[in-house]
Amino acid sequence: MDFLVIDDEKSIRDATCMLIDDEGHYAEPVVNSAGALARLKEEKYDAILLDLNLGPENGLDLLDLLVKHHPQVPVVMFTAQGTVKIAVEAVRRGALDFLEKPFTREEFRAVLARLTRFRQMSQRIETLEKEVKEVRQQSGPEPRFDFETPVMKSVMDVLMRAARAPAAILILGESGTGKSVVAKAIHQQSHLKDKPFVTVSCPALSKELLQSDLFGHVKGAFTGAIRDTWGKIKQAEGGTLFLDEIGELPLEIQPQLLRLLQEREYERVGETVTRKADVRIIAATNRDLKESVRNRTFREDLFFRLNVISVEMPPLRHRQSDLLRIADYYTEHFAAQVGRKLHGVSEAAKRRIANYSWPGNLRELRNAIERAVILANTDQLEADDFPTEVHGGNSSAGSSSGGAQGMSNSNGLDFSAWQGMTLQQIEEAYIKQTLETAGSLAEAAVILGIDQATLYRKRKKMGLDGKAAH
Ligand SMILES: Nc1ncnc2c1ncn2[C@@H]1O[C@H](COP(=O)(O)OP(=O)(O)OP(=O)(O)O)[C@@H](O)[C@H]1O
Repeated sequence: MDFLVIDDEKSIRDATCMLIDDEGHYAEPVVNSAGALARLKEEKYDAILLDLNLGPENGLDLLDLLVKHHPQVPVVMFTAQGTVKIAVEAVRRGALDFLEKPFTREEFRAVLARLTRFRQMSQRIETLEKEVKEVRQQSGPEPRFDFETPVMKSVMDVLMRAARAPAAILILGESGTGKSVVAKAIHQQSHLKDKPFVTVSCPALSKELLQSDLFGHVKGAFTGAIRDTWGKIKQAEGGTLFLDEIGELPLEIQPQLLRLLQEREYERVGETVTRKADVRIIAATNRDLKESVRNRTFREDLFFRLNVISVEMPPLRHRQSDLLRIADYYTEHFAAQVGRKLHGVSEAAKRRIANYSWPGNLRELRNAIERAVILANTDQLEADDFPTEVHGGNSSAGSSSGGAQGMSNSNGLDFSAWQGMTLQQIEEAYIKQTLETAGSLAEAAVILGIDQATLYRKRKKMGLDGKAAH
C-alpha cells in the first residue's frame, strides 16, 4: 500500500515511515496540510496517517477536508495519550481508525489489517462500479451506420476503406456527431480488431499528467512518481490509440506526438531509453485545426502528418435523410428499455425534429428521445414531449405529462425545481452540482453519462473551471 504520513514531528514521521517500509509498504512524509493537499492532487494513496496535533494546525480540520475531497482514501489519526475522546470524535467525522502514540509494531499491524480489509472492499466496489458503467453503456442504442445521407455514405466509405491501412486517421466534426463512435467502428473493421482500443482524452488531464498518461514515466521522474509506469501507448500495443480532442493537445507535447507518428518512437518521462511504438493512431477534434495552425496553437507539421486521411462528420442538421430514421431507431430502443409500447413519433413531432438544428447533434437527439419516451402520455411521441427548444412552444415537459405543473409526474420525476428554467440552465446547474460533489473529473463524467472531454469543454464554456472536480 502507498501511505501518506502527515505529522509535524520529524521523529514520529521518520519512525512511522520506517515501520511502514519494514512492513513492505511505501510511505511518503509531509509536515502540514498544505503539503498533504498538494501531494494528494498529484498522486494516489491507499491510506493517510494524520496527526491530530499538526503544530499550529488542527488535524481535525484537515480530516474534514480529506473526508470531503478524498472520501475514497481511509484516514487513520495519530493521537497523544489521553486524547481518546478527540480520537472518537475523529472517527465520528470520518476517520477509519486511530493509533495512540507511541504505538507498537503489533498495534500498527492491527491497523494495517483493518486498512487492508478496507482496501479490498474499495477495490471490490470499484470493480462493481466499472461493471455497472459497462452495462449502462451497453444498454445505450447500438451505433448504426446504414446512413442514407450521401455525404455520410461517402464519409463511411472513406473510413471503412482506410480502416485496413496503417495510416493515421483524423476525424473532424462538431461535438456529438459520432466521432468517438466511428473511431471505434474503424478499429473494429480493421485487422487490429482483436487488439486493444485505447482512448486518451487530451483535455481531461494537465500537461504533465497527459504526458505521463500517454508515454508513461519512470520512478523519480517528477515529485510523486513513486514507481515505473507504462503509458497508453504501451497499453494500446498492436492496436489502436484514439486521441480524443487532439486540438487541445498542449504545444509542449506536440513534438513528441509528431515523433511518434513519424518515427514510431517515444521515451517514457524521465527516461532516455527510446522505445518503439506499435500503434495505429486515430485522432478526433471538434476544433478547426487549420485555424489552430494559423494562430499557432497547433503545429503545422503535426497537422499535415495527421491529415493524411481525414473526414468531417457532418452535423445532424445536414443529415436530413437520416434524422428521422435515427429518431425512430432511438425511440424503439428506449421504449424497449423502459418496457413501453410506442408507435414511433407523431407527424407533428417529426416536423419539429426535422426543423430543429440539433446543435448537440446525435447526443442531443438521443437524450431528447430518451426523455420523450419517459414523458410520453400517449402511444406516440408528441411534439410536447420534447424540450422547448425542439418543439418551439412554451409548454414545459411537465405540462405535457398531464399532471399539475411543477409536480412529480407519473414517472416519479420531480420537475418542481426546474420550473421557469431553460434546458441549458438546468444542464448548467446539474453539471455545476456534480462537479462540486464528484471526487474527480472522471467520476463527474461517469455520473453525467458523458465523456471526460465533453465535460471538460462544457466546464470551460460555462466558466466553471473553478468548480473542478478534484
Ligand atoms: N452511428 C451512431 N448510431 C447511433 N448513435 C450514435 C452514432 N454515433 C453517435 N451516436 C450517439 O451520439 C453520442 C455521441 O457520440 P460521440 O461521443 O461519438 O460523439 P463525438 O463527436 O465524439 O462527441 P464529442 O466531440 O463531444 O466527444 C453517442 O453516445 C451515441 O449515443
